[in-house]
Amino acid sequence: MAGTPAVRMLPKAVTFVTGNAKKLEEVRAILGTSVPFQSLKLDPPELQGEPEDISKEKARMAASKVNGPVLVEDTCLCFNALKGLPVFNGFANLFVLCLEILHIWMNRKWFLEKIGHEGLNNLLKAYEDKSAYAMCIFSLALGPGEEPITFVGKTPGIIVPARGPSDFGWDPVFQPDGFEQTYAEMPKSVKNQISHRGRALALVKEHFASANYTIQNDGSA
Ligand SMILES: O=c1nc[nH]c2c1ncn2[C@H]1C[C@H](O)[C@@H](COP(=O)(O)OP(=O)(O)OP(=O)(O)O)O1
Ligand SMILES: [Mg+2]
Repeated sequence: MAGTPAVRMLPKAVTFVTGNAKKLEEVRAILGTSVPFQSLKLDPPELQGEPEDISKEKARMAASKVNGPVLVEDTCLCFNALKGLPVFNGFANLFVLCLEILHIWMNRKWFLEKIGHEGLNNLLKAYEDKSAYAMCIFSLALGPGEEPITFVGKTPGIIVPARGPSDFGWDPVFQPDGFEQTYAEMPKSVKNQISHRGRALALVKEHFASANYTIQNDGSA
């Protein structure tokens, strides 16, 4: 069995790239000093596709922009009722296709801006199943042209009428299982412990703890 993994030299510290200040705040609070990183505010284009592919593509683009190691993430809120749709007639496939497209659009940020918290609740009006899950996919690319590594965190919950401050996305309408409060109502420290982002970052931390990365210079250049 191999002992310690070979040292992997990184030209500079990892850059966490996002256009979302709230994400950065949480990532800072969760990672603390466990993973040294710097941040860069870049608004990546709202890509379409499967969440994992979006996350990886964001990482590839960010790595070539930064010309160094990057960490990015893509977050989505997924409604179980809309996925578990019964196929019942000739239009079903078209209907399912429309729902797929809806899903893809739902997770782009302008969708939430347009539809609002009430709209998210209305989407589920016809369904008894209000269950959902929040998912975060971090991608780490060690440099341009390197295949990104992904880390997935999921938190199950239900969609409820908005409660709590509305300063971060859909936090007011998502109530995680086992809690009486929505993400927006609970203290940040509680959200970060159980959130999709917290769970994904726990895996990122594990990766950094076991990978033998050494930073060549401090990345201040
Ligand atoms: O913990 C969260 N709690 C509530 N809402 C959240 C959370 N995390 C992301 N969100 C929102 C922001 C955006 O409306 C959509 C994801 O889009 P997403 O592309 O991942 O985020 P973004 O465009 O704001 O930032 P980025 O520059 O990293 O792509 O969900
Ligand atoms: Mg985005």
